[in-house]
This record gives sequence, C-alpha cells and structure tokens, in this order.
Amino acid sequence: MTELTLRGVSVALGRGDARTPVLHAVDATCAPGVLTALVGPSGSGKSTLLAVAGALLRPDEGRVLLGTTDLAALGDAERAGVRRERIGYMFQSGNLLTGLTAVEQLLAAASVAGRPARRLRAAAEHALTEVGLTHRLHHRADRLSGGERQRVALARALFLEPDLLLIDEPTAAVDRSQAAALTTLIATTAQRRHCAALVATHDPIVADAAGATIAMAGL
Ligand SMILES: Nc1ncnc2c1ncn2[C@@H]1O[C@H](COP(=O)(O)OP(=O)(O)OP(=O)(O)O)[C@@H](O)[C@H]1O
Repeated sequence: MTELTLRGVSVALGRGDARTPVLHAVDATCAPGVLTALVGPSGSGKSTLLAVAGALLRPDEGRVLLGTTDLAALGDAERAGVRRERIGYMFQSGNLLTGLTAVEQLLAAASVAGRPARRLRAAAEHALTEVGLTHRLHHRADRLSGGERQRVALARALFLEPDLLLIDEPTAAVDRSQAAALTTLIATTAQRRHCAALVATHDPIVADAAGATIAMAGL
C-alpha cells in the first residue's frame, strides 16, 4: 500500500518575464485506498499539481514521495519508468484510441508498457468486467457511450495495477446519473485495490463522494 505525499512543492510556469508562480509550498497527502478530491477555482493549479504527482512535471522545489521514491529527485528515464509502472492516468474524455475495441484499449496500453499483450487478454476482459462492461468487451471506442468510454479508461488506468491513480475531471462529459455511478465505481475500485486515487474536479458529485479533500486556494 503506497501513499502519495507532497512536501513544500513549488512550481512556476512560463518563461522569462511571463514566468508565473502556480504552486507555492504545497503540502498534501493522498492515502492508499481513498478517493481524494483535488478542488479549487479555475486556475488554482489543480492540473499542475496532477502533472507534478504524475511525474510529468518536475517541481522547482519540494519532494513528491510515492511511497519512499521521491519523484522530484529522479532523472528523466527513471521518471518515465515510474509513469509506466506505477501510475495510472485517466483524463476528461477518456482519451481512447478510436479504432480499437474495449479489450484492445487495455492490451495496447500493456504493450506500450512492455508487457506481453497476447497473454493478458483474459486479464483485460476481467478488468472490463470489474467496471461493468462485460457486454461491451469487443465494441469499438466510437460505438460506446460517454460513460462507457470513461469506464474503459478507468479499467485501462488500473490494468497494470498502479500504486497511484490520477484523474482529471472524469465526469465533465457525462450526464448526472452517469457521473454518480462513475464516481462510486472509481471510489470502490480504488478502495478494493488499495490504490491512492487523486481526482481533480469541479463536480460536487465527485467532491461529495471523496473520502478526503485537497483544496487549492490559488496564489
Ligand atoms: N505553460 C504555462 N505558462 C504559464 N502559465 C501557465 C502555464 N500553464 C498553466 N499556467 C497557469 O497556471 C495556472 C494554473 O493552471 P492549472 O491548469 O493548473 O489550473 P486548474 O486549477 O487546473 O484550472 P482549471 O480548473 O481551469 O482546469 C493558471 O493561472 C494558468 O494560466
């Protein structure tokens, strides 16, 4: 069980005179098995914090601990390895590959991560069953509803059993009843797998369902 801990994380973005402080000495914790909501007004730095937590952006200062590994102290190759092996990402619109079926979305991700996709087909089907898509295993992404696409994206993000799940606005493109069901699914799956789940959101449905909250005030 792995915790995400940010200690004194500061980030400025942009170059030269346009360089702007976005995060200032942020301390935050995201516990394993808990859905943690990352909330705050537009521009307060939620996406930036997700990028730092996801080893996509190195902070100017501070520590980003995934368990005992400080992501801020790693070189580029090691950070790429952490992204591949230990972090699952799920974005607003699912970011699925249009021509592939639900099962193939997971196998493609495994392949990119250097796993033997051929041997993982049964596991991919199981992962999709876990998110309620038994009847959609072989449907192409463009034939799925918005809520179904998000479920595929969730299954894909969790397929390689990451320590940390990072999610950006998962309910932005689905209706209210789908948003509630998807939020419950994310929370229960994170709990069952003891995976830390950090979700940036403006949606009260997600914020209310979360077991913990990180509130960004903006600078
Ligand atoms: N490349 C960049 N250069 C300069 N400033 C940037 C850059 N990227 C983002 N910013 C600024 O950083 C601040 C935080 O942006 P960020 O996207 O993290 O906020 P957010 O809370 O996720 O916003 P939203 O809720 O609208 O998605 C904003 O003021 C934004 O304009």
